[in-house]
Amino acid sequence: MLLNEVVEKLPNMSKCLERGKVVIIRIDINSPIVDGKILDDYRIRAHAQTLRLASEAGVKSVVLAHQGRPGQDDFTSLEVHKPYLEKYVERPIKFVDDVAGPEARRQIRELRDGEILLLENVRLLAEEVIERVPEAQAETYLVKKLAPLGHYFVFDGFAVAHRSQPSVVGFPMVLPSCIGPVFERELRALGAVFERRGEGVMLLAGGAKIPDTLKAVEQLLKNNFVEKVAVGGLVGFVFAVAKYGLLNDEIRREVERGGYLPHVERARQLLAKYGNKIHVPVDFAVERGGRIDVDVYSLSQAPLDIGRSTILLFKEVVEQGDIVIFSGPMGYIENKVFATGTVELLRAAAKKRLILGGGHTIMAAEMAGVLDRAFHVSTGGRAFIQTLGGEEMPAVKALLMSAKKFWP
Ligand SMILES: Nc1ncnc2c1ncn2[C@@H]1O[C@H](COP(=O)(O)OP(=O)(O)OP(=O)(O)O)[C@@H](O)[C@H]1O
Ligand SMILES: O=C(O)[C@H](O)COP(=O)(O)O
Repeated sequence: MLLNEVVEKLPNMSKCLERGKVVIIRIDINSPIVDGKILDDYRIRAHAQTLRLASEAGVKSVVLAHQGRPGQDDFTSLEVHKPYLEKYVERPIKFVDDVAGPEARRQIRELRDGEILLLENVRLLAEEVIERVPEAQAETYLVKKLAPLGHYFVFDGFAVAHRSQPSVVGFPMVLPSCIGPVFERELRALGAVFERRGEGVMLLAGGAKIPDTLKAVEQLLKNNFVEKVAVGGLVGFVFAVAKYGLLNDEIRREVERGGYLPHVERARQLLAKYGNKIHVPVDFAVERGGRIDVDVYSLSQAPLDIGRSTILLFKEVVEQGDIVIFSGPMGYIENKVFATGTVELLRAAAKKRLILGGGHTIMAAEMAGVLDRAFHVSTGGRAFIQTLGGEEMPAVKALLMSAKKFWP
């Protein structure tokens, strides 16, 4: 089913906003956090509107979200996110240091119309990070404890839509469910791209999510959803190794260290099939006491950005399109010196209809001063690239099942 058709089949949030009812809302405010501080609040800003709409409609909102993964440095309490939500929703948010235990349930029961209660990081529950089919997730502690207190479920967390986790797919099995505005916007924007059947659609694919990106490139080209692809970042490195056979000792070591060998093979297959549509870097920037550009055949260390000639070539690709999808940076943007390729191409792409996604890509667009000019800024990272790759999101599947069951 095409994405646009999917959106039409899913109940819109207004259907779940009934004054006085308890609505469980899953959002994704997972943000880059260092030393307990949120570095970028883009996702929080995006979801603020959802919560404001719910509050204005007089529903009792119970908000489920996660931050980080257990064991990682950014696995923190959502108390850190509360002031940001309050700032953007422009109303007080209650927070409870509990997910589905007696205290959380007591506070849900005491909610008044229009109030918003943020529950603690849902990934504190070990079961939340286990992916299983929706029917099994409906039997989890989280869903068993919270669903009986709720009347509706709203799924708005596009960025986590690719996870078959209890807070994503469990509730739609037992509660009438709707899609939230963030999720709906994402599906419509990507659906509109697919509708173009490739005409004038260019993909700039970089970053570090190599297997996901290879899959997306393959799907998009196979289905004629894009006209041309230009690859940078670590993805571009893998394609360059595949195209030019760059396997001197240093590059071989880099490829082995990164575990890129199977990806190089896959890239080679893609080039054999769609070589005329895939643009591969012809030079790279490397660190040698500063930034210097080297021709691909002289490459003998890990590249950190695409080089000047490649930037010019990729700008020509951008010029030929009227929609540009930008997924993943062209280089190591954490160091400004190696952000040039990404920044220059983002600026060129912003003159077109620019669709971008991924935390680092958004950060780069902010750096380039073009975030406000983008046609669509996706809140998804992996979810964005997987949707481009044509994968069916578990959240979509569960919501379709729910719609059939509760609103046939
Ligand atoms: N040539 C390169 N060498 C080293 N790192 C690179 C290179 N090109 C890109 N990267 C790194 O890739 C990462 C971003 O890739 P990723 O695919 O995660 O992007 P994203 O989807 O925009 O971000 P996120 O995963 O945060 O949503 C950054 O840390 C960037 O420094
Ligand atoms: O940041 C993301 O991509 C989403 O919040 C999903 O996070 P996850 O990859 O840890 O499931």
